[in-house]
Amino acid sequence: MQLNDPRLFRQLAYVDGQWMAGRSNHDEPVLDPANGEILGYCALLDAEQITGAVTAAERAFAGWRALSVDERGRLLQRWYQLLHEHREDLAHLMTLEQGKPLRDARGEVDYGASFIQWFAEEARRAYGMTIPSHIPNAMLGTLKEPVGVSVMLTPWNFPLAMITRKAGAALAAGCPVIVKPANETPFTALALAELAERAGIPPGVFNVVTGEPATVSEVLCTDTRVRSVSFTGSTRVGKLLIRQSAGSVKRMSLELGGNAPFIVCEDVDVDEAAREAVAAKFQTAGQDCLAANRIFVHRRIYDRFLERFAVHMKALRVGSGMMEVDIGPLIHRRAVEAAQAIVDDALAQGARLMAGNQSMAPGANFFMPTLLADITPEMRVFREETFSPVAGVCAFDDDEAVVAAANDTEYGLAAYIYSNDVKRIWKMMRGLEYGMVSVNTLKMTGAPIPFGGVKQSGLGREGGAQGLEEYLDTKYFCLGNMPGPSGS
Ligand SMILES: NC(=O)c1ccc[n+]([C@@H]2O[C@H](COP(=O)([O-])OP(=O)(O)OC[C@H]3O[C@@H](n4cnc5c(N)ncnc54)[C@H](O)[C@@H]3O)[C@@H](O)[C@H]2O)c1
Ligand SMILES: N[C@@H](CC=O)C(=O)O
Repeated sequence: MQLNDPRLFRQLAYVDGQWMAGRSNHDEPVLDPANGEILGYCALLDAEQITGAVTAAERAFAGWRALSVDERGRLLQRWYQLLHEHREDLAHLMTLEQGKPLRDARGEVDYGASFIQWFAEEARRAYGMTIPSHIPNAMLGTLKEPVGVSVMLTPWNFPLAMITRKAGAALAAGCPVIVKPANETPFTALALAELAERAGIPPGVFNVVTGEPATVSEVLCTDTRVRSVSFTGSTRVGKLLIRQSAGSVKRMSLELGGNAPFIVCEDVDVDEAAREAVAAKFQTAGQDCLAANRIFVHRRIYDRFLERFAVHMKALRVGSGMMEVDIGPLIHRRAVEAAQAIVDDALAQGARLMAGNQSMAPGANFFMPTLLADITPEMRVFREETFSPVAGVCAFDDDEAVVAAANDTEYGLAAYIYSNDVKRIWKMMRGLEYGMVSVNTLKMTGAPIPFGGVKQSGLGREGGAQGLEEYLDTKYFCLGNMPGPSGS
């Protein structure tokens, strides 16, 4: 692996400021999804080693929370700067292990770094308040205190930003952190640990454990010293983590699956809307919780939209993320098989294949962008998050029906509306049961916004002022028998 700074490529876990090997001889190979080559190995820590990470974090907690917000902020700002200084290497590592085009990986480094900077500043505003007292001669108020040891289980589709969006907030709030990256993409996380160490973040405050996912989550979710668990990934695993954490009643923050509707009204520029829909569908090769999953188009513009969508889709270049492409490989062969099964199911139930030719795929882990028209609620492409470059489109006739169809899912993460009629937009936006609604734009995320879903898309919010609150407890105080009048 060719990096400007080879020390960023780490194959050991990082616990209590030390690089740690697994005790078994079964480290897991990490593959380049573009060609199946082994990039390196992910250490599989055992249960005792993972418990050791909790002990280290618990020990580090007192010192970390005792720092002033300025002191913590300075260390986080230094970490942020180091991410920028090593942008090329981080992007390179990410493309190798995740597959996304290098251009997108660079974008993710910038996006991920922005959370660290934003929370370093936002922690200054972790205000408590005074409460007008109902008790004579008492002073009432609240303080914000860090919740304690915080665990982060992160996915393979955004190997950097899903860590920094959680860890930036937790660290700024005064919590020590244990990250468990996806085994498909551990190297970006371990490079972040190397940079955290260089930034001067003390031992035990930022730990990265790697291991067999079920073992790691069992140990971390049942340890009573862990006070908060944050996960981004599938709803299936999210539910498992809720069950594992129930015995010790932890804070939970869950960013789970989505099934985003993309609604296109008849008053828009059809070509422009089709271009945006293609971008919304195929971002991160469709392996994105924000990816447009069901595209609803007003019947009056339906045929023209399909034609323009197909044109823009066919212009997408598919290949290794190291080349000038728009779509890289899927994360592994299973994902390709899952995408094909969804297409087969839709075709068997009457969907029309408008474009997509899998025989053109440049490798075993690639799935060619595919456009299915006339999808219906009975089809898997409608009901499930495809997490692949498979676009499903259907026509709608009236606004109430399309909002009802969009809400006909257990998910509620993000929705898109394209229209120029403000009253119509407002009505639809209020009717959509989603945590985030984006109107006439694809780009909606960023450090200042509360990212998250409703229904089975998750609990809590990441980013923004709400993202910091996930790592803060409110302590109420009542100072009784004070010498003066009640506080107000
Ligand atoms: N919201 C997101 O950003 C996001 C990210 C990745 C995957 N997903 C979801 O996952 C589905 C496909 O991905 P997949 O097949 O890898 O899903 P998956 O549920 O098998 O795995 C998702 C992640 O969870 C972790 N995981 C698996 N079992 C675990 C356990 N017992 N304890 C703790 N962590 C565990 C894995 O390390 C993996 O990175 C998609 O349909 C999508 O819904 C969502
Ligand atoms: N694309 C999302 C991550 C989910 O997959 C984001 O922007 O945060």
